[in-house]
Amino acid sequence: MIEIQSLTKRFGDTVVVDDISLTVDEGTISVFVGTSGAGKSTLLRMINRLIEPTSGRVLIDGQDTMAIPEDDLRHRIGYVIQGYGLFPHRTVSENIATVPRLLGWDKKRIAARVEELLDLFQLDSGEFARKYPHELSGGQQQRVGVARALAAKPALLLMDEPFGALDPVIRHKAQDDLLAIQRRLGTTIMLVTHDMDEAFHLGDKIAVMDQARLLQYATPAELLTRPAEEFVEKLVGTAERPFRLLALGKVREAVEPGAATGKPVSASATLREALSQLLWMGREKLPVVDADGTPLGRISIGGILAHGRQPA
Ligand SMILES: Nc1ncnc2c1ncn2[C@@H]1O[C@H](COP(=O)(O)OP(=O)(O)OP(=O)(O)O)[C@@H](O)[C@H]1O
Repeated sequence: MIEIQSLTKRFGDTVVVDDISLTVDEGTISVFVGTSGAGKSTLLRMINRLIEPTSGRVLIDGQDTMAIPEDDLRHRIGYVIQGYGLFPHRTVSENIATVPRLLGWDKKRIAARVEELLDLFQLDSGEFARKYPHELSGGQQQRVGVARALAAKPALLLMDEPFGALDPVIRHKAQDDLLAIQRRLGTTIMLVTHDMDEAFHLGDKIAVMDQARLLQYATPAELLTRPAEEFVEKLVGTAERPFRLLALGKVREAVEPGAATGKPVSASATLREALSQLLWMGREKLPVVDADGTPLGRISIGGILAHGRQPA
């Protein structure tokens, strides 16, 4: 668990991060959004002490980060930035092995970990292990950057605009891959983005910042249905609200008894995906199946729309 307590940063007379407190639960993703210059990157960099706080504390699993030597702290916290910061004269393997090597792991353990990560990130070892960063596509570099940050099994992964340089299609795939890997490894992640779709897609919780202050820190659904301030409502996108709510809900939550004909919808699909399928196919209802193809009932346009309304 990460506890941020009254964290403040001033540069001269300017307050860049103003008395921010929040807790990130273990194994969850917290996403930081807000206007440019709101202080998101500064907040993130105070966690691994790339920037020293003016006041306040950060506790990692109960331990004050000021009590941890800086090197140890950076080994315990993975850091991924836009542009990935890969070492250009080191191969993919050597890049991924950076922190385990600094930690003095033996060669066999490092090699096994590099293999494991290449596999996890779907980078064929024979093809990629000995390549240099400039020989990789942007998406591949991004994966190596995240693999490197995860190499020593960090207690926390900080990500500052990690997908900012990727085109929309690869970006979506990279987000899905990160989610799958995060769920599998149980990594705790704090991620900064400008992209609200990304925030809603990835965040267990979303922190909204404006002018150095934290306006709201809540689940995506709470942010939509109970925005703390007008700024939050605007940032979330008033016109997008019902669709974002539907994207958070799953088909299994809206299954109705009865049969329907047509191409079945998976119970694990989002309500937004199901609505899209119904509209596109010109159907009022479609059958729902679980992962094994077992019929569970049906889903209807009316049933889905009820989930996109403002709660009473
Ligand atoms: N070393 C510094 N000295 C003075 N001011 C700084 C310094 N670093 C950052 N700032 C200022 O602090 C404010 C917050 O910057 P920060 O990069 O944390 O914001 P951000 O929310 O991450 O912005 P963006 O979304 O544009 O990346 C900005 O106004 C920036 O100019």
